Amino acid sequence: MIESKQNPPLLHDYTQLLQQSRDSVDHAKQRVDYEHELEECDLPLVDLGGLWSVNEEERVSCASEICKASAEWGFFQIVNHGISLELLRRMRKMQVELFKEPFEKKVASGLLDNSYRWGNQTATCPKQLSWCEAFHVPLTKISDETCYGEFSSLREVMQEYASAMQELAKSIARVLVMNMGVQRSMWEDNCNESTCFMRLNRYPSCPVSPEVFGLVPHTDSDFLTILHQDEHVGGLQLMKDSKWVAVKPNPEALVVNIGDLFQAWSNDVYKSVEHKVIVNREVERHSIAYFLCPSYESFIGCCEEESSIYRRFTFGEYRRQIQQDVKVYGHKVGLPRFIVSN
Ligand SMILES: C=C1C[C@]23C[C@@]1(O)CC[C@H]2[C@@]12CC[C@H](O)[C@@](C)(C(=O)O1)[C@H]2[C@@H]3C(=O)O
Ligand SMILES: O=C(O)CCC(=O)C(=O)O
Ligand SMILES: [Fe+2]
Repeated sequence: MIESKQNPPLLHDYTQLLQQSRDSVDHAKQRVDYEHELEECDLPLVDLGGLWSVNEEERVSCASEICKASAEWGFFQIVNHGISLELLRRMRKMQVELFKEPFEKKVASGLLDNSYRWGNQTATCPKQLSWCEAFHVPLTKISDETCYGEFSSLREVMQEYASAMQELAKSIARVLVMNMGVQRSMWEDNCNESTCFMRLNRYPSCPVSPEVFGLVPHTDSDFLTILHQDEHVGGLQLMKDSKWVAVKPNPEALVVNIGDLFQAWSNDVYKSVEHKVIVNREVERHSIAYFLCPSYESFIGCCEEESSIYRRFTFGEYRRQIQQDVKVYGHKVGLPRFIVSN
C-alpha cells in the first residue's frame, strides 16, 4: 500500500493502538459516519476592505462585525484581507513539496528548528490520535539560514508569509483590543513576529479507521489564529451551540479563530471555540495556521480586574501547563486550570 510507504509511523503505531481497542470501533464508526453527514455551515464572512476604508462608517461597521463574530462564533472568514493569492499559492506549493519528502528525511533534517511532528506520540487511546504531520515552527528562527539546510528555497517564502500574516493578525487583534476599551497596552510590544508560531499541517488520506481524528478536538492557545485551509478538501469542524458544524471551504477566504488568550483577556466575551479536523479516506488535506502569540514572559490579565474569571498568568506558564497536562492526561485542559476559584 502506498500509504504505508509515505506514512510508516502513523500506520504502524496507530494500527497497534487501534487493535488494542477493537471493541470501540463499531461505536466510533457510527459516530464518524454521522459526522460526515453534518451540514456544512457558512461562517460569518467579513469583508476586511472595510477596515481600511477612508469612510469612518465603513470602518466602524467592519470592526463591529469582527467583534460580533468573535463573541458569537469565535470563528469567522475574511475576504479582501490584503494577502496576495500569489503568496498563498507559493507557500502552499512549497508546503506540499516539503511534505512529499520521505519521512526519515523530514525527521532527521533538523529543519525549521526541529519542528517536524507526526501524530500524537503520547496517545494512549484512539480518541487521542491525530492522523496528521506538521511543522510547528517557532518564528524566532525563521530568518536563520542554518534552519533550512538543503531546503533553502523555503526561507524566502516562509519569511514573506509570516510577515504578511503578522501584519494581518495584528490589524484584527487591534480591533478586538480597542473594543475591550483598552487604549494602549504592552500587548503591541510583547507580541511580534518572533514570538509567534506557524504550523504547516498535512492530513494524509486515512484508510485505517474512521475512528481517528485528523486533529483532535482542541482550542488554540494563542490570541488568535489565521488559517489558510485547503481550497477544496474540507474537514474542519467547530463547536456552535453545543453541536459540531463543518466549515465549507471558501477558496477566496482565510479563516480566523479566537484563541484562549483573547478569551481570558476579554473575560469570556470573545470565545476560544473547540475545533477539530476529520480525516478523509481518499484524499489528503493541507492547511497552514499562523498563531498570534506574545513572548513567554508576557502577563495575560483580564480587562475587568474586579470581576476577573481567570487569574493572571504568563504565556510561558500557560504553555508549560498544557504540555504537562498533555503528558499526564493525554490532552490539553487549558483555561479551566486558571479560573480564579481554583
Ligand atoms: C496533544 C495535543 C498537542 C496540542 C494540544 C493537544 O492536546 C491537542 C492539540 C494540539 C494543539 C494543536 C494546535 C496548536 O498547535 C497547539 C499548540 C494547541 O493549542 O493545540 C497544539 C498543542 C501542542 O502542540 O502542544
Ligand atoms: O487544519 C485545520 O483546518 C485546522 C488546524 C488547526 O486547528 C491548528 O493547527 O490548530
Ligand atoms: Fe487549532
